[in-house]
Amino acid sequence: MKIGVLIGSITGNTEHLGNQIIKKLQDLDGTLKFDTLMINQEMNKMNTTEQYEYPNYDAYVVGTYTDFLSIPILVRQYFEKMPPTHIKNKLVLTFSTHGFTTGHTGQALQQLLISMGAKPISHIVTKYPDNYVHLPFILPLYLKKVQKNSDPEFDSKCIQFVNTLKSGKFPEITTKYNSKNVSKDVQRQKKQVKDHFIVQDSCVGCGTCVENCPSAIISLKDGKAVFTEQDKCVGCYACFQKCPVNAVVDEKKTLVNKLQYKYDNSYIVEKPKSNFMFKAIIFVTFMMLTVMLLK
Ligand SMILES: Cc1cc2nc3c(=O)[nH]c(=O)nc-3n(C[C@H](O)[C@H](O)[C@H](O)COP(=O)(O)O)c2cc1C
Repeated sequence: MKIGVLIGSITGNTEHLGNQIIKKLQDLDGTLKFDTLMINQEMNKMNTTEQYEYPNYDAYVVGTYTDFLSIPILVRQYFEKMPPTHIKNKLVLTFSTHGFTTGHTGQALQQLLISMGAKPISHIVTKYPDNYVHLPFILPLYLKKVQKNSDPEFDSKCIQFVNTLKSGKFPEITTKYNSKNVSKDVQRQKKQVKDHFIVQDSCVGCGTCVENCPSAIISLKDGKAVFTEQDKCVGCYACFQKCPVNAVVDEKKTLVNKLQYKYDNSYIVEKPKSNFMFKAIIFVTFMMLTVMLLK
């Protein structure tokens, strides 16, 4: 059987979890074949060719990172544009990663898939390093938590997926798509990304941000990156995270973190541009920790 794996991942955490799931499913049933598609890159391609070229998959594994307590706009857009026939009546195993707290990411992802007639069963959720908020003082404590926080039902959820797929008997799903929740999520997320990004003079015109922007709203002009339609920005931070010379900056958020998890429990951390707000928050965090330790 052929399984389509669709992953929304910017810094690699969700891709890492997706690979763990594929490995487990392959161990459980060696006959399963997997194709992995990265949603962000597919979106970028689609903006020029506008198509979903899919083989007829028997089932899907779908994963996303958490964006302001829900599924990111780019993942939502991807499924909203997808022809429903691709996924209708197909069994889906969903998963997500988050840094601090997941909010209702799993629920929102499953509701979206159900609205397309898909049959999501279980949802695997795991804490990873937060690529949005930079908390240097508590990073060592946080790391311990990340290690402990893998889904305790990881194995059983994978087994359930394989057994259900083999049996061909998919569960009846009744959860309704809550459009009120969706519009609240989108409003909150849009507010956070409006006109945030600028390209500094240090840009070397390598085109990495152009290649990685899921909305295809960055182009090269006179050897430098320029944002063409910032109102179409989905706030994924791929431009910021992937820029090799840190030329793309978020003007409004200074807590944004350039942090990569290397999967061997070590990190590459780049400190964001420091300013007064940032220092004030670090100071307050530090004071709170000191008070807690002294208690
Ligand atoms: C714009 C943005 C918003 C985020 N919002 C949340 C959030 O609400 N809750 C949370 O726990 N993590 C949040 N995160 C952190 C990511 O979900 C988390 O680090 C995730 O593992 C990143 O996955 P990736 O490496 O696959 O991109 C946010 C990250 C970004 C870029």
